[in-house]
Amino acid sequence: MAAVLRKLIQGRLPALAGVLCRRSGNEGHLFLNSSGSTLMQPRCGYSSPTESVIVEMDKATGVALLKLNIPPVNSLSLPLLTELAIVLDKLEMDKHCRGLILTSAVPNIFSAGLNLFDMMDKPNEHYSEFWRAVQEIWIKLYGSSLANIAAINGSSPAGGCLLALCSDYRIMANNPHFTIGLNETRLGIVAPFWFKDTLLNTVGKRTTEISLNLGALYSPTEALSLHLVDRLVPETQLLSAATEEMGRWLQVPDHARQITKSMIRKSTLEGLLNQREADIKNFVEFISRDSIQKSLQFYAQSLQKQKQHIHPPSSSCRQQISSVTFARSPWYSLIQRS
Ligand SMILES: CCCCC/C=C\C/C=C\C/C=C/C(=O)SCCNC(=O)CCNC(=O)[C@H](O)C(C)(C)COP(=O)(O)OP(=O)(O)OC[C@H]1O[C@@H](n2cnc3c(N)ncnc32)[C@H](O)[C@@H]1OP(=O)(O)O
Repeated sequence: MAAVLRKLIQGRLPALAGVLCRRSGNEGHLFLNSSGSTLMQPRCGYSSPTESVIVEMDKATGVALLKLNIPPVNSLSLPLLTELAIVLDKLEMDKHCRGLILTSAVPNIFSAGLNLFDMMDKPNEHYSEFWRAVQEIWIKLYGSSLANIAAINGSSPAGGCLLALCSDYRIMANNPHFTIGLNETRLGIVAPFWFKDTLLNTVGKRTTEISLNLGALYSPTEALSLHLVDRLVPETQLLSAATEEMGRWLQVPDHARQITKSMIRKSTLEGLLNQREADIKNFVEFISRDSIQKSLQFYAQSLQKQKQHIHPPSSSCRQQISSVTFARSPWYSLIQRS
């Protein structure tokens, strides 16, 4: 079974694997730049603001801390997804790496989900390439043989929530301004079946039904009560809590944990692996519809308008507006009763 998981992971993006550069003079740190070309050029002792995926490897424990670093909101664009795929391949192939903690280097935001602009006003070839990259990340993360903990240090809508759902364990910073959930229907789009399956496997059918249909975004406390996340801690303790939790996962022999994980996730992974091309075709057909494009444009504009109503828009104020607009959900009480 572990071999099945490994096979799922390896052999994808083979041309890109192995091009990571290790920062000399700062052992155990991998830095990637959002422009593909710089990937090939090892650089020494740098830390430029454009690095979009930062990996800090603790060689003593074999735990990699991976930080998404694309301000302002860590939206999952095609370049970011491509880089992330390379990093994940590299970590999977590193025999010293046993665990992965996924977090964000951007204050208050884990990830805003898929980059809206990769799904708007583009040729079908772009949609197709973009969707393949989204699939790739899900396959790598959900099928990872590493112990994987999400340290959710900010809002995490839609694709951001999906990233967190791929982990084995989710710890969220207990800040009432943060929200998490699959809110796709609020944008006028539909969470694909494998987003749905990932949520379903985590929170069960009834919560999935209500959450997806209504596009609900939850506060950390709500998310905990629905088992969308496993634990809440004060923001300042998030990384130490994730590291401590990782210790618990790494006490289990890798092969036993990997085979168990594979048993539980294999059929869900195969659901997509067996029909990737059809899923891409569906996505392209759906996203390129005029009505869907209009919905996305309207939504993207509404994000802008929220800001225009507030002068000046301090970041804490903007955070509150987003939370109030998307998170305070009357349907939460429905779930509580169910
Ligand atoms: C039947 C067959 C079905 C087949 C399947 C078909 C379709 C499914 C397709 C896709 C699934 C989609 C998954 C997704 O992930 S869609 C993305 C959903 N994301 C969101 O809804 C989040 C939107 N953003 C926010 O709510 C807020 O930005 C925030 C994350 C809470 C942060 O709030 P804050 O106040 O701190 O920041 P701003 O809102 O001011 O944003 C700053 C800046 O970033 C831009 N931005 C925000 N989110 C995105 C994004 N997802 N993509 C691109 N850009 C984003 C925002 O517009 C601002 O830009 P500006 O230029 O004004 O600075």
